[in-house]
Amino acid sequence: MSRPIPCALTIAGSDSSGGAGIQADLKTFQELKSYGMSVITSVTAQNTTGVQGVHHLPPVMIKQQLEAIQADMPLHALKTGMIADIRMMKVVAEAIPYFQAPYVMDPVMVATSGDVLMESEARFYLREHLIPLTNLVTPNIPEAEMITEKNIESAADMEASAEHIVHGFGAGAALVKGGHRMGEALDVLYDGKKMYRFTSDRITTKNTHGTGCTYSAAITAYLSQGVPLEEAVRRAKVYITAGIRHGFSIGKGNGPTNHWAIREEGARDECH
Ligand SMILES: Nc1ncnc2c1ncn2[C@@H]1O[C@H](COP(=O)(O)OP(=O)(O)O)[C@@H](O)[C@H]1O
Ligand SMILES: Cc1ncc(COP(=O)(O)OP(=O)(O)O)c(N)n1
Repeated sequence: MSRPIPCALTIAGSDSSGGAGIQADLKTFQELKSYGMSVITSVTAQNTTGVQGVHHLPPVMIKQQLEAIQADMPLHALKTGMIADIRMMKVVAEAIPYFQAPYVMDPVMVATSGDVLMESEARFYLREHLIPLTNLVTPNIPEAEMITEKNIESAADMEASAEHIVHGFGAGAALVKGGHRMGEALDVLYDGKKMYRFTSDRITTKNTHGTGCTYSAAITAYLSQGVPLEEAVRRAKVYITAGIRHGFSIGKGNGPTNHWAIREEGARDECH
């Protein structure tokens, strides 16, 4: 019997410049050989210098997209990115349990450019109602600080934050990403039992637009293929590191990551 085609879904915002959001997620799914589907929450007018405009889709349209997938499409893993307000979050929270697939949440709050992508009161809804539905949450350091309301200064603080997100807020696992620190690019994963560290050299580049989206999409793609969580993160870290190392100097600001990097450069051994 032939194996089913791995199917992955992203519920996120559209980035017109193609570096983050839905576009980054679908490029990642495609490159990693999972069939990609999308539910668009908001449309952003965005480029490498920042976000110039945002239009939120009506929650009923988000619901319709989710129902269209539920009615017809197989699904083996899903992720969420930008969900800007509570009304949208409610629709997503109702839909997630019906999918019965691993759920990865990238709790997108603020873009690297400083543009706000989630209303501040929605953070509490996300924490109370969406995080308990997750198999994995992937905050960067400012997002982890907002979720736990505790400062992160050190690697030990990152680990404490990951534990807090799991035991305090009910996430299945937490991956706290160290892209916003100095020194080596350290991420910590806590799965409720064990702590893991993933590191790579810090790459000197300004082309980091969409790194968080791409990383969580790569984890989702591997999960859709049945790869266990720790191994999915390990492989995704290799993917994002190569993507940053060979990032594109496109546009006047922070260019996007390169989804062909592993295929073209064979950049397999850059992480430990
Ligand atoms: N300059 C860099 N060099 C190497 N890895 C990086 C760099 N910046 C970010 N990363 C890695 O990219 C991934 C995304 O992290 P981060 O940038 O913190 O997320 P976000 O885009 O959500 O802010 C993490 O694995 C992080 O360690
Ligand atoms: C539509 C949209 N969604 C998410 C982001 C944020 O992307 P992320 O990969 O977390 O980080 P930066 O691109 O801001 O580095 C976005 N910009 N747009």
